[in-house]
Amino acid sequence: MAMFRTESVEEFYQIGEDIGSGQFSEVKKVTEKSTGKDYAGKFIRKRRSTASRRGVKREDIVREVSILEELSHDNIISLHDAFELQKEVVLILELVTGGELFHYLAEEDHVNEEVAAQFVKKILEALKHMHDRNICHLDLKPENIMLLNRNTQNIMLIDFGLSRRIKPGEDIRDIMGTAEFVAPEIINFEPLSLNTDMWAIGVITYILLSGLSPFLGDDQQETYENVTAINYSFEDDDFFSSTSELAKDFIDHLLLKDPRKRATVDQCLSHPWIMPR
Ligand SMILES: Cc1ccc2c(c1)c1c3c(c(C)cc1n2CCCN)C(=O)NC3=O
Repeated sequence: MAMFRTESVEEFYQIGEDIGSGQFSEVKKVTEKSTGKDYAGKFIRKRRSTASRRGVKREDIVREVSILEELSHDNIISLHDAFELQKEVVLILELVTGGELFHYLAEEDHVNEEVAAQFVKKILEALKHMHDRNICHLDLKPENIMLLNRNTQNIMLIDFGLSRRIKPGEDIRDIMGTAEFVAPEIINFEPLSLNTDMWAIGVITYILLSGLSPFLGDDQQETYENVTAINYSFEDDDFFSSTSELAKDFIDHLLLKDPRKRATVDQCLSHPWIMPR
C-alpha cells in the first residue's frame, strides 16, 4: 500500500516552472534541495467529497502510486517520492527532457520506417514489462510518450493515471482515454484488457509512419464512429506510398475490433517489422 510523506513538499523541494497540466493535475519542474537533482512534480488535486466531480479520488491516486512502485524498467518513468497535503498529492517523478513524441512528430511530420520501428520497439518493451505483470496503461498516446533526449529513439512511458491491474474475471469498463486512441471496447463500454493497449499501439504506429491520425474526425462523435466502424485505410497514397507491406501488416494485426484477435505485445515484438532491428 502506498504511504505518502506528510511533511511540506517545499521543505525538501524547490518548486520550479510549470511544464504541463492535465484535467486535475499540474506538472512542475522541481529540484531536490539535498541533492540538487531535478524531477517532475505532478501536483494532483484530491476530490473533496464523493458528491464532487472535481479532483481525483484518493483511491485512484493510491492505485497510480502502487502501480508506479511495482514497475521498474528503463523505458518507464520512475517514482522518487510522494507527499500528501490537505488538498493535493504531489508525486515526485523522474524528469525526462527530450519532450513529447507528439512534438517530435510535429517537427518531423513523419519518420522513416527504421526510426518508427525503433520507437515502436521501445514502446513495446516498456509495455511488455507492464503486461507481464497484468498491468495495462489504458492511456497510450504520443503525449504520454516522452523522449529521453532529442537524439535517440529512447522513450519513456509517463502518466499512469488510468492504468489498471487486470484481474482474471474482474470487469473494467469505465475508463475513457482520448478519442483518437481509444479502442472500440472503450467506446462501447465493453470489458477492457491488455489488448486494449495493443489497439493504441496500432494507432501510434500509423501516426508515426504517416503523420495522419487514422480515425480522427471533425468532432469527438465522428472520431468515435470511425473507431467503432474500424474506418481506416492506407489508401491515401501521398502518405503511405513508401510504406512497406510489413509495416501495414503490423498495423492490420492491431486495429481489429475483436480484442482477442489483436496481436499481443509478445507477438508484436516477434513480428518481422520489429524483430530484425
Ligand atoms: C520536460 C517536460 C515537459 C513536459 C512534461 C514533462 C517533462 C513531464 C514529465 C512527467 C509527466 C507526468 C508529465 C510531463 N510533462 C507534461 C506534458 C506531458 N504530456 C513525468 O512523469 N516525468 C516528466 O518528466
